Amino acid sequence: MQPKIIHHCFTTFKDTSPLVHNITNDVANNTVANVLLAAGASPAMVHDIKEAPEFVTLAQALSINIGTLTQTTLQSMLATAEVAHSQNIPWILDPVAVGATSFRQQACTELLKFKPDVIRGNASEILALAGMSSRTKGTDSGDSVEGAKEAAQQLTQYAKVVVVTGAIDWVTDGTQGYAVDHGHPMMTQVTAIGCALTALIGGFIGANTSKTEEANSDSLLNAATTALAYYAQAGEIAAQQAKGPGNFYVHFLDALYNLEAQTLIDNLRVTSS
Ligand SMILES: Nc1ncnc2c1ncn2[C@@H]1O[C@H](COP(=O)(O)OP(=O)(O)OP(=O)(O)O)[C@@H](O)[C@H]1O
Ligand SMILES: Cc1ncsc1CCO
Ligand SMILES: [Mg+2]
Repeated sequence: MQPKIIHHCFTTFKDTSPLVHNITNDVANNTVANVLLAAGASPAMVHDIKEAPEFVTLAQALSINIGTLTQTTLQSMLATAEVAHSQNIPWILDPVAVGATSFRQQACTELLKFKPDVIRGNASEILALAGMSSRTKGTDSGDSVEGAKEAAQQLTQYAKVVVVTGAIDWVTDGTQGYAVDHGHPMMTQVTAIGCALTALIGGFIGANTSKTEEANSDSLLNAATTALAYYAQAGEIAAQQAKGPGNFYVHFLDALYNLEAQTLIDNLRVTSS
């Protein structure tokens, strides 16, 4: 992917400051909101079925995360995803721990009917969502990104773009693929860093696609790749300064806030693969 495309997606995101509607999990709510704010977007956590399907029409993107799924929030997720799908509001699904229980698996099957634009999960989640065997450890991954590539490709029958995160992130639309070689293992030591990435990708696809027509896979791929590079570069910067997970989190928010387009481009490690 050409650096100028990444530069364009990044500046469009910053200029747009998209409103991202999140129906995320109880653990992640605060982190997701702080990450979106630090990056320059606007977060809203609106969960109840009485208002979420109405609220989503105000947002540039919807992020749904099943981390602490309940029967009640599932109904709200389905109703809200249906509106997003019918009104061309791009939406992203984070299938947290989908391999752990049949409730999560069935919930994802129902959510996939409303065609998420992007699915983002760790390697175990992507494998499980595709119906392949995985070594999921609750919400943590026990599998490699490389081993989940075929699963990601299969999932492009449900979503235009699929993102697998891990040591080297991989993003595909089923034909093209990009590896994003940034990040730091410390990112796995703070809960909900993956959930917040999902919401940030939501912001990037919301800012970089048109609301008047269905998002095309090139725009989604470019936007998702840019979000991945930005996020994981911020992780690298934060890890250089941090002594452990506690102040890593603080440095991470600061790095997201301060990282500039030119720094992102100068340090870019994104390859076609
Ligand atoms: N070993 C690693 N080295 C470098 N970066 C990593 C590593 N593992 C994960 N990351 C980065 O951490 C971020 C979150 O990805 P991860 O796969 O850990 O999400 P997750 O398992 O869904 O997290 P959570 O469920 O806790 O929110 C991504 O930006 C990814 O690039
Ligand atoms: C720890 C945890 N449990 C359910 S969701 C969540 C946040 C990371 O996905
Ligand atoms: Mg996760």
